[in-house]
Amino acid sequence: MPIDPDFAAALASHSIEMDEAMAQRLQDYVTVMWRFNEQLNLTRHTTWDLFVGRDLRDCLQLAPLLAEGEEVLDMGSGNGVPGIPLAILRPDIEVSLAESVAKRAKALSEIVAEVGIQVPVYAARGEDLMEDFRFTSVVSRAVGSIAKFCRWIEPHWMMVDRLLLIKGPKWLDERGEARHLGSLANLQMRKVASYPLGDAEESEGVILQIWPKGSTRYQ
Ligand SMILES: C[S@@+](CC[C@H](N)C(=O)[O-])C[C@H]1O[C@@H](n2cnc3c(N)ncnc32)[C@H](O)[C@@H]1O
Repeated sequence: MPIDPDFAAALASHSIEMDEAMAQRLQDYVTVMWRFNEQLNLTRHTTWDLFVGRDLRDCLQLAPLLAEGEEVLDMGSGNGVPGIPLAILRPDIEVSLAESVAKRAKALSEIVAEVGIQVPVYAARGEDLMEDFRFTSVVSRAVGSIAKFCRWIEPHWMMVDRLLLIKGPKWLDERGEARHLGSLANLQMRKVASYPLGDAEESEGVILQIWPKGSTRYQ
């Protein structure tokens, strides 16, 4: 299918330039995902402008933070964001998806099969996968607070190099809560991306990197 003119217009209005083959794959993903969305509650972003301006925007911020060859887990993938666009934008990394709700995981498996990308999908809680699999980066959006992630990953830091969490402006409150609870006591946290969300409040989106204190891998 040729590139949908509304998708092309949304890319242009957000000043995003992209290889046509990549845009085609993204379009295939969104088209199939929207089809599943009619039966399952996967996304409220059902226009090209919302997909580009919210979902793709976050994935484009995340993509350059990953090094070649990384093994990445998208924890709480839901509709596939950020994992599926990330796998399309960065074919040089290995992305897996974890989704704890079985019917959503099944839909994700069918979506990646139809799009034709090699992305394993696990119908499991992300933290349970860390019993058996090692990941260089665990990425996530809209799944849990900073404190919650710290609690989930706490027993598994031997299997995870870092967390990259995509957050909206509430991240400051979440950081306050995590500090209050002592969740960050043995961890380091740094804002590795910040970008305007383009809303009336002129709020900022961020990507937070969290990794164990004492690890020299990141600074
Ligand atoms: C609000 S959706 C977010 C979907 C997508 N990441 C996004 O940004 O649009 C959260 C999803 O995470 C799943 N989830 C929550 N906790 C999880 C966990 N510990 N491991 C795997 N999936 C989880 C839920 O079932 C749900 O589908």
